[in-house]
Amino acid sequence: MSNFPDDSLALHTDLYEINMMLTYWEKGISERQSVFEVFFRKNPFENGFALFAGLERVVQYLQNLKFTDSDIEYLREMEDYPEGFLQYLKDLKFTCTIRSAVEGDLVFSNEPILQIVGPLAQCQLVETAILNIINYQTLIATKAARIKSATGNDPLLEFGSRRAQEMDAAIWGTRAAFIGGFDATSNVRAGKLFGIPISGTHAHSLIQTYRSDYEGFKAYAETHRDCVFLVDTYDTLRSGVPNAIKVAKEFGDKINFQGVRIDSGDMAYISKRVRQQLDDAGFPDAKIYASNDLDEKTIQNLKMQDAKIDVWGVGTKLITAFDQPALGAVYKLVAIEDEHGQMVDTIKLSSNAEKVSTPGMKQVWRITNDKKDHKSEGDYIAVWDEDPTKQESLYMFHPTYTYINKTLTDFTARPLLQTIFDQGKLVYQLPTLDEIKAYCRRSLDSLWDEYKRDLNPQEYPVDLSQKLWDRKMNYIQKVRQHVNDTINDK
Ligand SMILES: Nc1ncnc2c1ncn2[C@@H]1O[C@H](COP(=O)(O)OP(=O)(O)OP(=O)(O)O)[C@@H](O)[C@H]1O
Ligand SMILES: O=P(O)(O)OC[C@H]1O[C@H](OP(=O)(O)OP(=O)(O)O)[C@H](O)[C@@H]1O
Ligand SMILES: O=C(O)c1cccnc1
Repeated sequence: MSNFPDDSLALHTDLYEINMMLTYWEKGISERQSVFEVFFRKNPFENGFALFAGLERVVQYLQNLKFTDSDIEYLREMEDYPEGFLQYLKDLKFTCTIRSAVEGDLVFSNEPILQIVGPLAQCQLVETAILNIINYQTLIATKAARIKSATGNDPLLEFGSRRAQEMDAAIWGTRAAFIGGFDATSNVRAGKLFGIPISGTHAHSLIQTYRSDYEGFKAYAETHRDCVFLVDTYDTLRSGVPNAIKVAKEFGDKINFQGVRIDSGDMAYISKRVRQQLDDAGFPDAKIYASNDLDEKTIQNLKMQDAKIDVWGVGTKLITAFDQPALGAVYKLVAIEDEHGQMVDTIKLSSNAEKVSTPGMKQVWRITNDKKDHKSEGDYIAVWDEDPTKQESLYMFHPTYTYINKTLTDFTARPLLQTIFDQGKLVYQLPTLDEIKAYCRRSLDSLWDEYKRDLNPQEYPVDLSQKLWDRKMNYIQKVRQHVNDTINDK
């Protein structure tokens, strides 16, 4: 470690952000109003939706955003920045407006999920940290929801800390997993910090220490009331389970024999045999816990094989988002104040139609059909000042295949982006984690099953309002024309 104290997160950013801040500062445009939006281009895991998480940490980060003396000292040593600029950084106060989806909400590809409005230099500074937080936590919450959809009402335990990409990932990943549907965690610090229920059995090392299933279980039973014995250290069916039963019988009411955990082998076959042994011994209520590189696919498969597993422990595949390690959310400038003080839209063109950004400041409206069980009909991205709640009917059409369209009359439109900070002031009351989890369950209930199935889900409509669509098309034309004119001029 260097001699600098780790006393702020202001430098938790990419150098190019500060380099751009210098350019804006030198050119006198650092305070120009700008609008950036966060979105991702593809739902993760081929899922039909993503679950938004990370806002609480974004709030923590922004509330404490300040360059400390050591930050300035470090920059002075490393970079050739003018003293005036360093002083500007030192005096910087966060004054942006943040609007965001709330944690536990469903979000979809190609719609703004967080928006930041404020002085250009500040918006630029916070890009990296905001993406860092939202990308990871949203990914893990979504993975957790997929795993939860496989386990149904069975208890689901988070076991991932030892395999997570470092400590922050273990802690915040656990929180995201809890939002997405996990019931408890093995990480005691996550329990302490967030109030997540904690849960734990024991490891193979306990049995190895005593070099005997029986002695290991007995020692554990002598020192704990609640007992789940790990039975696969030597031989699950011939030693582990028989010795667990023996100890459970010897200790009787002195312990609460909750069950056994299996962690290897063919878990369908073994769990059925273990169930039989426990039932035959008079322990029909003892539960069978399973762990070992589980994910939604193995769990579904084990259920198809009628495995007798009651409680699922999931680590590596959850906490590392094993099958898709990055969400790929991006942060794009969509509007900026010009030299006359007018806000103008900006766009990023691409030869790939899907990568062309949608210009201008927007709101996302979640449309529910009041006639059809109040389920979500789709998301309607509109120009910021449009208000679909004032419309009698709503025309929704696919932004690329415009012939796919529908008109709704009995609908409710709810704005997805809520104001979190208003010009630097926190105006959003952070909900408790239990409230977020409950909200997440309600959000999932509002989605048709066709969008929720984990294999080949239907594409949820994310449409543009006519006004926004026209604006985007006109703007693309204008930019193309401008590029052509510039080339022809040469
Ligand atoms: N019946 C089953 N159907 C589908 N997958 C299973 C079944 N039983 C176990 N698995 C999964 O198969 C994977 C590998 O298990 P495998 O038996 O090859 O290794 P293991 O039991 O971990 O071996 P080890 O004894 O080295 O720990 C794990 O992800 C496990 O969850
Ligand atoms: O498989 P995961 O989904 O990642 O779940 C966590 C794993 O961590 C433990 O194994 P580990 O080998 O680390 O410890 P042990 O010695 O107790 O088996 C546990 O037994 C699980 O297998
Ligand atoms: O409590 C457990 O059984 C546990 C905890 C962490 C990792 N694997 C298992």
